[in-house]
Amino acid sequence: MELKNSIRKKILLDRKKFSEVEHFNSNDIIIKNVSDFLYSKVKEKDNSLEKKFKLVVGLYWPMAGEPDLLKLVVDPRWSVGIPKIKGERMDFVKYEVGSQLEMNMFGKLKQPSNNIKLIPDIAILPGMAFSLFGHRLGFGLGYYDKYFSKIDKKITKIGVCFYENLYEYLPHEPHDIKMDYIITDKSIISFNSELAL
Ligand SMILES: Nc1nc2c(c(=O)[nH]1)N(C=O)[C@@H](CNc1ccc(C(=O)N[C@@H](CCC(=O)O)C(=O)O)cc1)CN2
Ligand SMILES: Nc1ncnc2c1ncn2[C@@H]1O[C@H](COP(=O)(O)OP(=O)(O)OP(=O)(O)O)[C@@H](O)[C@H]1O
Repeated sequence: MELKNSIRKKILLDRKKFSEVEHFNSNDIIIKNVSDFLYSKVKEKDNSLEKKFKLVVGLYWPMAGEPDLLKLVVDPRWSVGIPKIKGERMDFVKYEVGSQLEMNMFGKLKQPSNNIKLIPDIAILPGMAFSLFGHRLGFGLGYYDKYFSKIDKKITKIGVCFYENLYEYLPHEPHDIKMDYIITDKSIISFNSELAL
């Protein structure tokens, strides 16, 4: 736990070294990589029996230093859910361009005001860092870990980060959920051969 905290501090300092321009370009590449991935999943779904249901994609409202994927909200091929936290609980709730937003209880991050819960088929997770073993280091409150541990449905989990936040190894604990894919501006890693493209 202490080791995780010292890595979090180092990452927050390192993040300041990258210029906005560098991140702007990398951000566009991450959007392209994620949307190509989602399109391939939509095609798979169109060929399956579940096609009458629209794919639900879990995105997130970006915080400083995280890739901004909000451009992906506007697409007729999927519906979008965004995390909403209330106390210790997190759910994904419906988000469309123009949906009303409110500040979360920490006063730093926006979340939709509505309470229309959606359970994603594919969840895109931000992280301070990810490892080549599929582990994610978050802000340390465990919201995503707790969410996935209480949901029965198989949700494909895609970690996204800038390439410089990809580590060979990160400390992890038994409760840490593992990613199925990690997408950066320079790499796409698949951890589950059954799900591979
Ligand atoms: N963009 C984004 N949305 C996300 C997450 C995330 O990591 N990134 N989360 C991933 O779990 C959940 C929310 N986690 C959050 C974690 C910290 C703070 C925050 O404002 N922290 C304060 C200190 C809070 C405290 O410990 O008292 C801060 O950073 O100053 C907000 C939301 C769901 N939504
Ligand atoms: N499934 C779970 N049930 C109960 N507690 C959990 C669960 N998963 C994580 N926690 C608790 O949440 C706390 C934070 O966990 P961790 O350090 O892994 O956070 P994180 O995944 O980096 O954060 P976040 O998901 O908020 O970005 C820990 O104290 C951990 O015990």
